[in-house]
Amino acid sequence: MSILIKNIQQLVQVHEHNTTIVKGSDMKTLPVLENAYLYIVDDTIIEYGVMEDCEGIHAEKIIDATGQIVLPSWCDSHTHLVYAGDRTSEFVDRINGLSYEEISNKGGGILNSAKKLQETSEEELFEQSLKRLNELIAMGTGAVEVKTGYGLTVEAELKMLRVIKRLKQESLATIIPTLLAAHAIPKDYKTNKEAYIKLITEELIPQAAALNITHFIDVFCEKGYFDIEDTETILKAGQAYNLRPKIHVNQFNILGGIALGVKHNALSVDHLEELSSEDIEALKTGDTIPVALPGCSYFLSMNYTKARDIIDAGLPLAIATDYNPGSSPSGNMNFIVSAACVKLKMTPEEAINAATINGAYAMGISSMYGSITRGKKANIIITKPMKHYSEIPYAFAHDPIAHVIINGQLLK
Ligand SMILES: N=CN[C@@H](CCC(=O)O)C(=O)O
Ligand SMILES: [Zn+2]
Repeated sequence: MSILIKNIQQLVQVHEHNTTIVKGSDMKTLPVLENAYLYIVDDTIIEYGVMEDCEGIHAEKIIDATGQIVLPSWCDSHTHLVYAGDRTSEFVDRINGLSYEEISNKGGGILNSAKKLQETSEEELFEQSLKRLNELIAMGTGAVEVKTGYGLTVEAELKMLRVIKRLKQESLATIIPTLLAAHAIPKDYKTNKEAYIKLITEELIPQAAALNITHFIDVFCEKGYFDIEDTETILKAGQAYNLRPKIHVNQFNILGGIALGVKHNALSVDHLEELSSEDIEALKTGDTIPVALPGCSYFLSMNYTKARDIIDAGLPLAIATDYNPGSSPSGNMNFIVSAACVKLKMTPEEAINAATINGAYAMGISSMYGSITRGKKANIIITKPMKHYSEIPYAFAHDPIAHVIINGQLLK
């Protein structure tokens, strides 16, 4: 199947060469072609250019994008979209004054989701998750990372991995699975955290690796969850099975997780609502990308990641939804791009770079996704009529998406 999109008002994030990450002041640049065309064959971007050069290109489907913007689909590098039920009662508890920590200390939080997930059948979990995934795709997301971490037993974590595998098989979206068994200490191990860590390192990681579904290992490195030593033990066990770290750090407290992540060549360190100058220095020494999650800061009314300090230090930054039932029950990347501008003080160019090419980097797929480049996968957003891409973050909470193409197929 070939598709020609013509008369595009602005074709955004066009890279002649295969750029895989954008850092520091370069994030202010978003390459754009005005009055352009884009030509797709099967699942691949074949050609693009200005309309004057479009003559002679024939396609089975022609889309006239007059007055519309075309850009690569969002790359959401941090989600927990496989979960059971919801946590609306905790939402109300927080409105009434309880903190995230207090809710979690009384058995709510991640343990609440783990109980629900353990009691939910694999089929039902798949159906609930597929519905969420399809909603994300309609909102412009074409590639998405999905974590385990609401199983917290060997059996339930493997169930989550199998659900993620099935999503990968049955959806056109690109799915990157991550093993996050170290998301919380299960109730039965409350007074024996070491035994749970042993279960993860000696039983779960080998069994998960044997399924060959995930290439990444995550840990929630935080007070009351997994400390630096625990995190290092789990990362090392994962690395022995070729699982690369992608970790939750600095959400509430600075424990040294960023330096640890860089030391272990983590692909990304995510959250960073708290951030020190030492953390910035540590990031400068490696290839680990920091990932900000402004939806979580919004929902929990917490600090926002100091994006300016990160970018102005010459570092790259990605933004992601952190879609999960407790701290960020929205997978809308359009909102995240807007929140990055309004709350993280990122320009629209920086925010779109962070949500496309850098999001792809944070999933290890930026050689094939995240920009309009010949040979890359055809994951494309066509917006509703607008004059400039800045209107995407400007008109916050509006739906800017008219059509999405995933893997070369027009889905909306
Ligand atoms: N902080 C750890 N994990 C999730 C929240 C999980 C939950 O509350 O269910 C996060 O990234 O925000
Ligand atoms: Zn998370």
